Amino acid sequence: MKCLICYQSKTGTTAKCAEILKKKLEKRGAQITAANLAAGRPQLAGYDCIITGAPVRMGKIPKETKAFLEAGRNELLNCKKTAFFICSAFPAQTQQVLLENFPRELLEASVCAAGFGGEVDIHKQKGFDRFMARMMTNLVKHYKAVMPSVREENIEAFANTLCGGVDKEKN
Ligand SMILES: Cc1cc2nc3c(=O)[nH]c(=O)nc-3n(C[C@H](O)[C@H](O)[C@H](O)COP(=O)(O)O)c2cc1C
Repeated sequence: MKCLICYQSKTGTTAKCAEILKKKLEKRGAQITAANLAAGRPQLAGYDCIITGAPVRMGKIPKETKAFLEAGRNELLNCKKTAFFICSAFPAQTQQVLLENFPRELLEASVCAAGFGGEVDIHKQKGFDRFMARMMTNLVKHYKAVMPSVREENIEAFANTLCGGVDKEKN
Protein backbone atom coordinates (compact mmCIF):
# COMPACT_ATOMS: atom_id res chain seq x y z
CA MET A 1 0.00 0.00 0.00
CA LYS A 2 1.40 3.38 -1.04
CA CYS A 3 0.52 5.82 1.67
CA LEU A 4 0.84 9.59 2.23
CA ILE A 5 0.77 11.07 5.74
CA CYS A 6 0.03 14.81 5.66
CA TYR A 7 0.36 16.62 8.96
CA GLN A 8 0.91 19.92 10.68
CA SER A 9 2.44 20.45 14.09
CA LYS A 10 3.01 23.54 16.19
CA THR A 11 5.16 22.11 18.99
CA GLY A 12 6.18 18.73 17.57
CA THR A 13 3.66 16.24 18.99
CA THR A 14 1.67 15.73 15.78
CA ALA A 15 4.96 15.34 13.88
CA LYS A 16 6.03 12.73 16.46
CA CYS A 17 2.72 10.87 16.08
CA ALA A 18 3.04 10.97 12.28
CA GLU A 19 6.49 9.37 12.66
CA ILE A 20 5.21 6.66 15.05
CA LEU A 21 2.36 5.92 12.62
CA LYS A 22 4.80 5.83 9.68
CA LYS A 23 6.94 3.18 11.45
CA LYS A 24 3.89 1.11 12.39
CA LEU A 25 2.55 1.18 8.82
CA GLU A 26 5.99 0.36 7.39
CA LYS A 27 6.15 -2.69 9.69
CA ARG A 28 2.87 -3.78 8.13
CA GLY A 29 4.40 -3.54 4.66
CA ALA A 30 3.19 -0.08 3.59
CA GLN A 31 5.33 2.39 1.66
CA ILE A 32 5.09 5.78 3.36
CA THR A 33 5.69 9.39 2.32
CA ALA A 34 5.28 12.02 5.05
CA ALA A 35 4.53 15.66 4.16
CA ASN A 36 4.44 18.63 6.51
CA LEU A 37 1.60 20.87 5.29
CA ALA A 38 3.43 23.92 6.67
CA ALA A 39 5.92 23.42 3.81
CA GLY A 40 3.17 23.42 1.15
CA ARG A 41 0.53 21.09 -0.29
CA PRO A 42 1.82 17.74 -1.57
CA GLN A 43 0.66 16.04 -4.77
CA LEU A 44 -2.13 13.61 -3.90
CA ALA A 45 -2.11 11.48 -7.04
CA GLY A 46 -0.81 7.92 -6.99
CA TYR A 47 -1.51 6.98 -3.36
CA ASP A 48 -3.69 4.11 -2.14
CA CYS A 49 -4.09 5.80 1.20
CA ILE A 50 -3.96 9.42 2.39
CA ILE A 51 -3.86 10.23 6.11
CA THR A 52 -4.23 13.76 7.48
CA GLY A 53 -3.18 14.66 11.02
CA ALA A 54 -3.51 17.96 12.87
CA PRO A 55 -3.02 19.49 16.31
CA VAL A 56 -5.90 21.19 18.13
CA ARG A 57 -5.65 24.72 19.55
CA MET A 58 -8.71 26.32 21.18
CA GLY A 59 -10.92 23.65 19.61
CA LYS A 60 -9.59 24.23 16.10
CA ILE A 61 -7.15 22.59 13.68
CA PRO A 62 -4.71 24.85 11.74
CA LYS A 63 -6.16 26.86 8.86
CA GLU A 64 -3.59 25.43 6.42
CA THR A 65 -4.89 21.92 7.18
CA LYS A 66 -8.47 23.09 6.63
CA ALA A 67 -7.46 24.70 3.32
CA PHE A 68 -5.67 21.49 2.30
CA LEU A 69 -8.81 19.44 3.00
CA GLU A 70 -10.95 21.85 0.97
CA ALA A 71 -8.53 22.05 -1.97
CA GLY A 72 -7.97 18.26 -1.97
CA ARG A 73 -11.63 17.33 -1.45
CA ASN A 74 -12.15 15.48 -4.75
CA GLU A 75 -8.83 13.64 -4.67
CA LEU A 76 -9.45 12.64 -1.05
CA LEU A 77 -12.95 11.39 -1.89
CA ASN A 78 -11.58 9.42 -4.85
CA CYS A 79 -8.67 7.92 -2.92
CA LYS A 80 -9.09 4.22 -2.00
CA LYS A 81 -8.48 4.83 1.71
CA THR A 82 -8.43 8.03 3.74
CA ALA A 83 -8.02 8.51 7.47
CA PHE A 84 -7.75 11.42 9.90
CA PHE A 85 -6.19 11.97 13.30
CA ILE A 86 -5.86 14.80 15.77
CA CYS A 87 -3.44 15.50 18.59
CA SER A 88 -5.15 17.13 21.53
CA ALA A 89 -5.18 17.33 25.31
CA PHE A 90 -8.82 16.38 25.94
CA PRO A 91 -9.69 12.93 24.53
CA ALA A 92 -13.33 13.19 25.63
CA GLN A 93 -13.78 15.92 22.99
CA THR A 94 -12.16 13.99 20.11
CA GLN A 95 -15.40 13.20 18.25
CA GLN A 96 -16.71 16.74 18.65
CA VAL A 97 -13.42 18.26 17.45
CA LEU A 98 -13.35 15.92 14.44
CA LEU A 99 -16.94 16.78 13.50
CA GLU A 100 -16.40 20.52 13.93
CA ASN A 101 -13.14 20.69 11.98
CA PHE A 102 -13.13 18.08 9.24
CA PRO A 103 -15.69 18.13 6.40
CA ARG A 104 -18.39 15.58 7.25
CA GLU A 105 -18.31 13.97 3.79
CA LEU A 106 -14.57 13.30 4.19
CA LEU A 107 -15.09 11.82 7.66
CA GLU A 108 -17.92 9.60 6.38
CA ALA A 109 -15.82 8.35 3.48
CA SER A 110 -12.79 7.64 5.69
CA VAL A 111 -11.60 4.28 7.02
CA CYS A 112 -10.97 5.77 10.46
CA ALA A 113 -10.72 9.05 12.36
CA ALA A 114 -9.20 9.15 15.84
CA GLY A 115 -7.36 11.07 18.53
CA PHE A 116 -3.74 10.18 19.31
CA GLY A 117 -3.57 12.12 22.60
CA GLY A 118 -1.25 15.08 23.00
CA GLU A 119 1.45 16.77 25.04
CA VAL A 120 1.54 20.16 26.71
CA ASP A 121 5.07 21.42 27.37
CA ILE A 122 5.24 25.02 28.62
CA HIS A 123 8.83 25.38 27.44
CA LYS A 124 7.85 24.72 23.81
CA GLN A 125 5.24 27.50 23.79
CA LYS A 126 5.53 31.22 23.26
CA GLY A 127 3.34 34.21 24.17
CA PHE A 128 -0.37 33.47 24.60
CA ASP A 129 0.15 29.74 23.98
CA ARG A 130 2.64 29.67 26.86
CA PHE A 131 0.15 31.42 29.11
CA MET A 132 -2.55 28.86 28.18
CA ALA A 133 -0.16 25.93 28.60
CA ARG A 134 0.77 27.20 32.08
CA MET A 135 -2.92 27.51 32.98
CA MET A 136 -3.58 23.95 31.79
CA THR A 137 -0.59 22.63 33.75
CA ASN A 138 -1.69 24.45 36.91
CA LEU A 139 -5.25 23.11 36.57
CA VAL A 140 -3.94 19.56 36.15
CA LYS A 141 -1.85 19.99 39.32
CA HIS A 142 -4.73 21.58 41.23
CA TYR A 143 -7.16 18.77 40.40
CA LYS A 144 -4.46 16.09 40.75
CA ALA A 145 -5.33 15.06 37.20
CA VAL A 146 -2.82 13.62 34.70
CA MET A 147 -1.03 15.59 32.01
CA PRO A 148 -2.04 14.59 28.49
CA SER A 149 0.21 12.13 26.69
CA VAL A 150 0.55 10.43 23.33
CA ARG A 151 -1.65 7.32 23.23
CA GLU A 152 0.45 4.79 21.35
CA GLU A 153 -2.31 2.20 21.66
CA ASN A 154 -4.60 4.50 19.64
CA ILE A 155 -1.93 4.78 16.92
CA GLU A 156 -1.55 0.99 16.95
CA ALA A 157 -5.32 0.48 16.56
CA PHE A 158 -5.37 3.10 13.76
CA ALA A 159 -2.56 1.27 11.91
CA ASN A 160 -4.39 -2.04 12.34
CA THR A 161 -7.61 -0.61 10.96
CA LEU A 162 -5.80 0.88 7.96
CA CYS A 163 -3.89 -2.30 7.16
CA GLY A 164 -6.71 -4.65 8.07
CA GLY A 165 -4.61 -6.66 10.49
CA VAL A 166 -1.79 -6.78 13.01
CA ASP A 167 1.90 -6.07 12.60
CA LYS A 168 3.25 -8.59 10.05
CA GLU A 169 6.47 -8.94 12.09
CA LYS A 170 4.43 -10.21 15.02
CA ASN A 171 2.84 -13.05 12.99
C1 LIG B 1 -2.66 27.36 23.56
C2 LIG B 1 -3.10 25.93 23.52
C3 LIG B 1 -4.42 25.64 23.23
C4 LIG B 1 -4.85 24.31 23.20
N1 LIG B 1 -6.16 24.05 22.94
C5 LIG B 1 -6.60 22.77 22.99
C6 LIG B 1 -7.98 22.49 22.78
O1 LIG B 1 -8.80 23.37 22.53
N2 LIG B 1 -8.38 21.21 22.86
C7 LIG B 1 -7.51 20.17 23.15
O2 LIG B 1 -7.94 19.03 23.25
N3 LIG B 1 -6.18 20.41 23.31
C8 LIG B 1 -5.72 21.69 23.23
N4 LIG B 1 -4.39 21.95 23.39
C9 LIG B 1 -3.43 20.84 23.53
C10 LIG B 1 -2.74 20.56 22.18
O3 LIG B 1 -3.66 20.05 21.27
C11 LIG B 1 -1.59 19.57 22.42
O4 LIG B 1 -0.58 20.26 23.11
C12 LIG B 1 -1.04 18.97 21.14
O5 LIG B 1 -0.20 17.88 21.51
C13 LIG B 1 -0.28 19.97 20.29
O6 LIG B 1 0.25 19.33 19.16
P1 LIG B 1 1.53 19.92 18.37
O7 LIG B 1 2.73 19.78 19.32
O8 LIG B 1 1.68 19.04 17.18
O9 LIG B 1 1.26 21.34 18.04
C14 LIG B 1 -3.93 23.26 23.43
C15 LIG B 1 -2.59 23.56 23.71
C16 LIG B 1 -2.17 24.87 23.75
C17 LIG B 1 -0.74 25.18 24.06
